[in-house]
Amino acid sequence: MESIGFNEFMKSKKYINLEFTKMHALGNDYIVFNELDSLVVPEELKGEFSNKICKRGFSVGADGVIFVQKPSKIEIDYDADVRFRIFNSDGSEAEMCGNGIRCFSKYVHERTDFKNNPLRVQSEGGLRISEMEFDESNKDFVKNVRVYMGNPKYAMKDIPMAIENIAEDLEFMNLELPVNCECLKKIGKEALKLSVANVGNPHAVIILQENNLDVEFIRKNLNELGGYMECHPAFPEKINVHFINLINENEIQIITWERGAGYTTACGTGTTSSVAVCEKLSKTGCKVLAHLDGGDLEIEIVNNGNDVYMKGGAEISYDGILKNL
Ligand SMILES: N[C@@H](CCC[C@H](N)C(=O)O)C(=O)O
Repeated sequence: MESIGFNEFMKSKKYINLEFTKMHALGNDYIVFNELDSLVVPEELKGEFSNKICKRGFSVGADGVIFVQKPSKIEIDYDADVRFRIFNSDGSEAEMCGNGIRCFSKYVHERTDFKNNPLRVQSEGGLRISEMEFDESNKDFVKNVRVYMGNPKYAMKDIPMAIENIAEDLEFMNLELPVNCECLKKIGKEALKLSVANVGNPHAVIILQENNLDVEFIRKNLNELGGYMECHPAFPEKINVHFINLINENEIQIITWERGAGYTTACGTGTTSSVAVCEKLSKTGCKVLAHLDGGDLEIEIVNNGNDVYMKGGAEISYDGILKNL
């Protein structure tokens, strides 16, 4: 595809009437484009395009855009059936997305010729493997997807996270990070205890009980606190932020602020990271049911914390044709 500017792209007849599928997983919603045969949106315009069509009220509206592509054999040293690309609503490309990959896997199984189950997926965060679970009465209908989410990393260099005079190999687990945020200052706090994990993309996990904070405070101040933490100077590539309310050994509640998308009703990679962190800190066991604003997700940690699985549903909301960018 020849390279064209975004305005030209918007006007070009070739690019109107774009077919898409609107999907969501626990209310975390995505616009899905099938690029298996050819690119629908030129690579260099995907960010701007995603930002534009994700604007709620002005276009389709979503937390992000997913492109279904063929694997790029030259960039990977493993076999994959399909390639998953995800752009946040602000136009930034993310390496991985847990809710998105369940939507993607359902879409690939129900709408394309790739029927492999398990499905091996190339993501920018590494290989992910989706196992489809079907509806009892309709064996073609994907009800739940259990995804192998890889091996979480905790060292600061893997997030990435950088603080002057702190070695990059340190695992930043339940340690104090200085913060300068008005809503925290008002209650006399100049630091937050947090942990970090990378499951393909980066996450900060803040346990409310470790910080003497509660759900009410987080809900009231989420825009300010989430926005502040996402862009905290310690995170050069920004960060997804999760506030955890510990319920018991097998249950947690999570309120999420996503990098590049703000408040979302659920975050699959965030839930995976949060449970991985809670288990590592012995706050929970290895099998946890996470309650998110949009519903529940099951996370299972095996192999001494080295492998993590996420299980949950995904839904097709509607098919559409984009008439006007
Ligand atoms: N909602 C997603 C994560 C999407 C990407 C994230 N905002 C990032 O920039 O890393 C999920 O369900 O994991």
